[in-house]
Amino acid sequence: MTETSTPDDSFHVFDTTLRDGAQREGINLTVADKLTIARHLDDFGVGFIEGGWPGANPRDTEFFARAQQEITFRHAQLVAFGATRRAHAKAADDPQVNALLASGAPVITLVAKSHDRHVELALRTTLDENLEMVRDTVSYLVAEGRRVFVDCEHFFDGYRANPEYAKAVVRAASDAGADVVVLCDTNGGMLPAQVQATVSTVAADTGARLGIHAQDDTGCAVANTLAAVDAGATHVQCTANGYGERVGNANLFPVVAALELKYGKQVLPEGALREMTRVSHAIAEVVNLTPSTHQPYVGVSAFAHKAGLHASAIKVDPDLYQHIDPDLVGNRIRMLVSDMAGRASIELKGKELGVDLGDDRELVGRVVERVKERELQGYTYEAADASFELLLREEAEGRARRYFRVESWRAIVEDRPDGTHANEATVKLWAKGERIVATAEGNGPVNALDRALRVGLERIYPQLAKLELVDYKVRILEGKHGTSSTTRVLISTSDGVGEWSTVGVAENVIAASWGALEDAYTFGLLRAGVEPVE
Ligand SMILES: CC(=O)SCCNC(=O)CCNC(=O)[C@H](O)C(C)(C)COP(=O)(O)OP(=O)(O)OC[C@H]1O[C@@H](n2cnc3c(N)ncnc32)[C@H](O)[C@@H]1OP(=O)(O)O
Ligand SMILES: CC(=O)C(=O)O
Repeated sequence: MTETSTPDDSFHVFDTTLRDGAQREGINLTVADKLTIARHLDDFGVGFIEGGWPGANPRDTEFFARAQQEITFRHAQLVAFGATRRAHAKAADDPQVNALLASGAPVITLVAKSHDRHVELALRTTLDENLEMVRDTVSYLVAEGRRVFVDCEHFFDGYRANPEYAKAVVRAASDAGADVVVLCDTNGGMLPAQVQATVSTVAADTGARLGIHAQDDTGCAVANTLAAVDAGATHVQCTANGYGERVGNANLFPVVAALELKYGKQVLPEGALREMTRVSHAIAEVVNLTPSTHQPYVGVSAFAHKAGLHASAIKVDPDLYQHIDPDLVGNRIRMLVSDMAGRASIELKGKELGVDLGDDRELVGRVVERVKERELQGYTYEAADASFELLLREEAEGRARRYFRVESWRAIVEDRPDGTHANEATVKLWAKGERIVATAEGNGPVNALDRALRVGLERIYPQLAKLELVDYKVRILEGKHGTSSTTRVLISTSDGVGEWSTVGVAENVIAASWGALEDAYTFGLLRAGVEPVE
């Protein structure tokens, strides 16, 4: 990533993936995972990385020790998260507050109650004592040389119930030396207009520097974050891919993209935005969640076009159906081919695949018709690019790519009385003028067929040794107009460098799998640059 300038302190991009993001059900990060994510976030250029709650568990305590030893942060400052001191104690004597200092983090975020009901019911103390807890903890940490941000938990609900008290908490934090007071929509129930009005009033009435932390329970966390910025907030708390407690937090990626591309505000180092898609997917890998295909800006479908009408306009100018150039966020345009495709979709897809269709309208029309016919039978080409490319080349080149010809195949499933099974397949093929008969066993009939195909062909095409089936999906499609149901199989294959998907459709699952396998191997040989011989 190029590094020419880093945004100044006047606007903060604050990431809490390692603290609030880790509160999402299903995420369980090791210290090593946290360190990896911290490196990605620092490279991406966020200003603050909230690493967890030191003292709350050994993992977070170890993370702070190791992060400071092992990572040379180029852009971000490390932030430790914790609560204000216990009621009727001294911050200086509170072990949890001192654990924040011991973490060595230069910045500390303190969560403070700002809703009167929470003070009385959850903290079981008085409103005045809560204000004292805020003042005492902030001033103690500031006197110890730390920069302090205060997260006012349940601020918006608290402001509705008792605006004067909610504002008193903001003033207490700010007057005690907090640099930013962050208004939190902890229950995530707010809507953008409410957030904007509240942030405006609180900014005017308190004069404090304000931030926003929005949970996504109404699906408005990103909109609420931007509404707060519109109202004067200069600190946004977000998480990568929107991970977080319950349904999640404001998603870092659409927030920074909006700030840079729609507001014209530089909040990341120069060039960082172009790394956004990669960073989003890399973090998804570390937390072991499949990246959401439909995530704004960074999802694989964010710039995927399916409708024929869209494609025909995109052919003239991609801007006609895209709100930004996908390159700006490191994503790319993709044309999808399906029964909603028209000529333009096929022409653009041909270009994307490097297949020259010239200006042959008849050829393009034939491809459109074949796609529509095959999709009616149950094929799906938007999920099987490799099968589509084989179909396209067959039409464009006037003959099917053939590396082998199938005489017959057979799969046997044997169930034995002792409960054991055996699966065996035999394939009879022709390749380079030679008749091949190969038999193999497998852990299922499709696996046996796959092995038999390899056993038969690998001697002739050693390139097949590198291929591996990495995904296999079956779907039963309902019969139409009185016909019986059909089966669709999608197979993903890898050669260690790239991956491709193929589709097969038939009345039974083994025949559908065979169709997808034939395309998978044929495409693998095409990719390897092998000349067709049959
Ligand atoms: C809105 C948010 O997401 S804030 C982040 C929340 N994150 C987490 O809770 C994850 C880490 N938490 C933990 O590991 C534990 O809850 C700990 C270590 C912090 C505390 O554990 P315990 O001491 O066993 O307390 P427990 O979790 O049962 O309850 C929290 C205590 O903190 C108190 N508390 C809650 N908020 C605050 C606050 N802002 N200031 C001071 N005390 C607070 C509660 O009143 C309760 O006190 P009690 O023990 O006297 O009843
Ligand atoms: C601080 C925080 O995570 C919240 O209020 O939601």
